[in-house]
Amino acid sequence: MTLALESVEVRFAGLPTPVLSIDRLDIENGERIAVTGASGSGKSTLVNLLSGLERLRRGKIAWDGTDLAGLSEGARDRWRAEHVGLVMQDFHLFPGLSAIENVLLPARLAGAGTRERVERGHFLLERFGLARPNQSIETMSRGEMQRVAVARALLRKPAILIADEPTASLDSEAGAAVGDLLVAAAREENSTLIVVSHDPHLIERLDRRMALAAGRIVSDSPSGVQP
Ligand SMILES: Nc1ncnc2c1ncn2[C@@H]1O[C@H](COP(=O)(O)OP(=O)(O)OP(=O)(O)O)[C@@H](O)[C@H]1O
Repeated sequence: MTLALESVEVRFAGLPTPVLSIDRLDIENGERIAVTGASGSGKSTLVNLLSGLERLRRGKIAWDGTDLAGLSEGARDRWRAEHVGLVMQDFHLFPGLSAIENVLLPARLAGAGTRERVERGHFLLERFGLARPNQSIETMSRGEMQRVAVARALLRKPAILIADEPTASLDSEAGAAVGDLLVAAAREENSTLIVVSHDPHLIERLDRRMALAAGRIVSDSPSGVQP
């Protein structure tokens, strides 16, 4: 999906300057972009707006022409379930459920737990080197947990994949495996991939790098990707 963002500003009461202030940001379909910046520079604020998790109060964030600012919270939730795969630093998995149950849960809650989805869930786990789909999530290593989270994000073949520090709580080997999976999956499915990261291994694997400082875009390397 293609993003056209215009005149976005986020302010919080008591803060003299906006925590995010972006005049324009365009991301082409299939681009793979890293968002970097110091702590507090606005990275999570930006990706929470791009995924529709947070409501946009000022500006426009249009994904293939759908402006998230014009959607109610319920409509944003439905839009996100259909179009966005999310991977967070701390996994957001459900203890007490198995790997495959975790992968399928959001789709089931959205009423989309078809047989095809179940097959795809098993396929993704196997492809990510997780041979025991019925293993309880809490017995898995952190690297395995994040691979389950990536499988869950990919289940519905999202056009947009958003990952917020996906490797930050993993050791370098597990982090490299997760980063490789994310990039390979985005390439294969032609998903637009947006990754917030400090991880040099992961950042260097992405085609475009954008840096934020104090809520503003301070550098944005041209993309080499041919969508
Ligand atoms: N609800 C809120 N109320 C007040 N200030 C907020 C709120 N949410 C975020 N902020 C502030 O907005 C700024 C940007 O936060 P954000 O989480 O986007 O930064 P970040 O770049 O993702 O940081 P980190 O790398 O530490 O996660 C920070 O200064 C933060 O304190």
